[in-house]
This record gives sequence, structure tokens and C-alpha cells, in this order.
Amino acid sequence: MPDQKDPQTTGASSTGRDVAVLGGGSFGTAMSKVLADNGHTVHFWMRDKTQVEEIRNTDVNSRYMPGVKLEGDVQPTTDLAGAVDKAEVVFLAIPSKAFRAVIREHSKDFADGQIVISLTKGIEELGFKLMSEILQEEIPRCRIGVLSGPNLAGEIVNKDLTATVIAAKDPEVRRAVQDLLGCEYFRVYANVDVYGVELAGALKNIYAIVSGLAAALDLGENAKAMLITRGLAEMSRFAVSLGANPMTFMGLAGVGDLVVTCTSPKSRNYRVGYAVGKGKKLDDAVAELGQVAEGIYTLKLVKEKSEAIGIYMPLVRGLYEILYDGASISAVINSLMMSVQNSDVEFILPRTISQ
Ligand SMILES: NC(=O)C1=CN([C@@H]2O[C@H](COP(=O)(O)OP(=O)(O)OC[C@H]3O[C@@H](n4cnc5c(N)ncnc54)[C@H](O)[C@@H]3O)[C@@H](O)[C@H]2O)C=CC1
Ligand SMILES: O=C(CO)COP(=O)(O)O
Repeated sequence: MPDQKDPQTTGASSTGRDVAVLGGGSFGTAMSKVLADNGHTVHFWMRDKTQVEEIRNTDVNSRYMPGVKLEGDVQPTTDLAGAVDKAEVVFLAIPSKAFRAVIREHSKDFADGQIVISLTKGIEELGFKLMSEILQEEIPRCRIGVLSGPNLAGEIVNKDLTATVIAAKDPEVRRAVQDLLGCEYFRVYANVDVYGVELAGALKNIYAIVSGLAAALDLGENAKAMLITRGLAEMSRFAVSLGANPMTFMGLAGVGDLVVTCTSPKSRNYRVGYAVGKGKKLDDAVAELGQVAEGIYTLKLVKEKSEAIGIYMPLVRGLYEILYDGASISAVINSLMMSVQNSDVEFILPRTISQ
């Protein structure tokens, strides 16, 4: 059970604020719904005029969240500057590939000290930058945070019980987001390890693809547990080498998000892995999805980065070989199972080095 009287995490206490959500996909829609349900005015920016008209006329974003009514004060718009100008807090749900371009084009529209929160779980190709690092570069005048955790959009819009993590150095930013989003079905926990929380959210997408693949091959329950746990070992090894706090991986943004996306076909990354495991080509699997699966891009970047800095990531390497080099799935599984047997928890017993 969640802690009952944690003063950090008591429910929503602010009503009637103006906020902006940028990005009209499934997660932007889900977070707009939580914010509007909590009594806030949501300036909901998206680039597609037809989608704006549809939400204005029907309260539904049928392409990304069919059948879900956005009740309360949601104001869809294609005017980004206008949305940001009215908002005390801005939430960004723009896929990583487009993230910097959107922020750079509109950097002047953000106010000094404005709170800007990334919801995006990806990595920028050039320079291996996380979204908070992009924000720091493009709008350093703003107060920045990231939100990440086991947060399947399709469940949030049904008001299924959900918890997430706000990570920010500034305690006022953490408190503002807890106040805006917290309610009877959505709990917001706090962390200061911005890099760890954000990197965890991006990395787990890789293991969700691996888990979807394993499910398609019916590898069994033991294999499922092995993949999730070794995925956690691998992602925390990588993240800690880059400066993240290992304890972050014990929390909702680490284990929590890894578990939900590695066990549920509601995860799009899992579905891509499942489709490939059933024999589909990667491009066809992604095209059929029609939504973003950040893990397929993150995989490439993490494979390159881990090789460049010498971090052992056998699951990343194996998945890369399957998705991008045409390796046979059974050969990759065999090579993983027959590699040198090693330490369980390397923070207790160091690994025997063998690449
Ligand atoms: N859907 C989910 O359950 C969750 C998603 N996220 C993250 O949120 C981010 C956004 O994902 P979703 O909303 O789920 O994706 P989606 O595929 O449902 O929607 C993507 C949206 O981004 C828009 N977009 C793409 N390029 C754009 C550009 N250049 N300018 C403006 N808008 C652009 C699309 O028009 C679309 O509205 C991703 O990084 C994802 O990992 C995080 C938590 C949960
Ligand atoms: O990040 C998510 C849930 O926490 C959503 O995962 P997918 O992008 O795989 O759907």
C-alpha cells in the first residue's frame, strides 16, 4: 500500500491554475485529462488543425485516444506561443526526435522562471542528450523537471490507479507538479536524481521490446523474470556509469516502469517486440503501430554509447543484432545463455569481466 501520511505526497491542493500541455498524442491527451479533471485550465497544443477542431467540437482525440472524453476546461490550440504564455507550468509530450526542434523554434515564448516538465522518454541522437539537457541548453532561464514512471496512457484515461515520479532539483518544482497532478487515482512521488529518473524511462523501452519478443516465442515465466531482472542489472550498470544514482532504479521510474512495460501488451514497445517475434519485419511492425515506440531509436544510441564507454550490455547487443543485423533469434538466445556465468547483483559481488 502507498504510504498514508507522507507529507511529500498528499493529494492535489491547488485548483484552477493555467497549464499547458504540448504534444497531441496519447500521453499529452492523458495528462491533459488528469490536469483538467483536477480543475485546471489546460492549453493543449498540437500541430494538427483538424485534431484541434475535433477536440473543440467533440472533446475527443479520436486518433490517439478513441472514445475518451476530455471533460473540464481543455482548450486545444495550434498556437504554441499563446498556450505557453498563459501557463504557469508547461508539460512536454513531444517525441524525442522532434523535441529540440519544437523547443528551439519557440524558446523565446517561455518566461524566465517558468516551470517546464518533460514527459518524454527518449534520447537525442546527436550527443546522447536527455530531454532535460536539451531544455537546459535551449531554455536555461526556465525551471526544469522530468516526470517518469509506470504510466500507460490508456490506463490513466480510465482513472486506473497510477503512480509516477517528478524529478527536479528545485523543491518548488517538485511540489508544484505534485499539487497539479495528484488526485485519488494519480500519485506523484518525488526524486532529485533527474538524470537517473529520465534515463530509466528511456532505457526500459529497450527491455520492453525484448520482453515482447520473448512473449511471442512463449519462452515461459522463468524467462520473463530473468529478462526483467537482468534488464534492470544492465540498465542500472549503464546509467550508474554515466552518473545516475543506482537507488533510483529501485523506485517507480526504474523497477516500476520496467515491470509495466515488460509485462503488458498495452506498451507499444512491447507490441513491436511481439510482432517481430511473430515474424514481422521491424518497419512493418512500427508502421502498423501508428504511434511512437521510442525504444527502437534508443536501442541504436545505447548500443553505440555502451560500446564507446565499454559497458557490457548483452541484451542491448542481442536485440540490436536481431532488429538491425538480421541475426536469428535462436542464435542470439543461445549465445546469451552460454556466455560466462556471472554475478547476480554486481553492487554486492563485482562482475567477472568478460565481454
Ligand atoms: N503513451 C504512453 O503511455 C506514454 C508515453 N510517454 C512518452 O511520451 C512521449 C510522447 O509519446 P506519445 O504521446 O505516447 O506518442 P504518440 O505517438 O501517441 O503521439 C505523438 C504525438 O507527437 C506529435 N508530434 C510528432 N512530431 C511532432 C512535431 N515535430 N511537432 C509537434 N508534434 C509532433 C504527433 O503529432 C502526436 O500528436 C514519448 O516520448 C513517450 O515515450 C511517456 C509515458 C507514457
Ligand atoms: O512509458 C510508458 C509507460 O510507462 C509507455 O510505454 P510505451 O511507449 O511502450 O507504450
